[in-house]
Amino acid sequence: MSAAASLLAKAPVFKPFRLAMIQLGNIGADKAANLQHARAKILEAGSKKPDLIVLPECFNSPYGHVHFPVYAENIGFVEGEKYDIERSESESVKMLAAAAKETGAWLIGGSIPEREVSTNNVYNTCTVYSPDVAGSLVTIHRKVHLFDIDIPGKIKFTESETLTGGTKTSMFDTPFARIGLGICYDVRFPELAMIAARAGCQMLIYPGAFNMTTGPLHWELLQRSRAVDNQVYFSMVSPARNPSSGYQAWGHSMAVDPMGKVLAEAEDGEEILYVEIDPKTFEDARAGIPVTQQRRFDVYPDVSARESK
Ligand SMILES: NC(=O)CC(=O)C(=O)O
Repeated sequence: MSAAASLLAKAPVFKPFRLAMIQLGNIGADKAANLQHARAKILEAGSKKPDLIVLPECFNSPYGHVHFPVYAENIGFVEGEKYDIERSESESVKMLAAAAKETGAWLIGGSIPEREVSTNNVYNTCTVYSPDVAGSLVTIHRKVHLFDIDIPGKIKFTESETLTGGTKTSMFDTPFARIGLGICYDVRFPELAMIAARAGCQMLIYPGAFNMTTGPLHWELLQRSRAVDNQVYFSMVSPARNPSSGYQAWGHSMAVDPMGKVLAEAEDGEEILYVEIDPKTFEDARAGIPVTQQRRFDVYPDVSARESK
């Protein structure tokens, strides 16, 4: 059996679960205040007993290339090695791990600027925590596609001035689903979602922070597209809009089902959304429109066939 086939065979049975999406507000220059506020909102979300809680992109720092190196923390996560929260140098990781344990929920910790000590590279990194074993850090995703755009008169943004792109697709298993990860601009690259879906992910979750130019046009369109073309649940969680910030996030955190139906959508302020994720919709979509069995890899290549790094 190939590595890809054995990964697929080990995908957890998809069970119903409750998702909480925190569209976090008041993200400012004071990192300690950002962490304190995020912790309070995680505990608030936890009171409704979700199975999985999600924070937005760049939740502990203002969003901008000048800020990333200043706020970057050493996470020190190595895939496959046991992670010791006690010895972690990252105050954000410590807070998130403790909050996951306190709520009893899995936690996708949005993203934070991360500095890899061995290379001095800075990444935009998502960290994921299990609620047991002292809220352990189970995986990370480093934003693969850096947000470098220039729409004259509207928005110019160059993450690559200070960030390095990640080099891996990322997913993790819970007792209720296999979840694929991306961050914001990653959603514009269908290959990443395709690889995760074909590896057995039933839901893809991308913390994100679209802006006032691309948000109205593309935020919903891209999520519904990734959901429909892969027949998976899809969600992106944004910071709330903050008029005093240099970067205006679009907000509108959202969850979409495998038929492309929007299950929940925030406005632009701070809000927590709860959604029940139902495997039946996933199974019905795949049975009724069986594209997962109709692919023509004799006509075009399967991007997921490459062994994952
Ligand atoms: N902020 C991002 O990474 C992406 C974004 O705003 C867009 O693609 O538009």
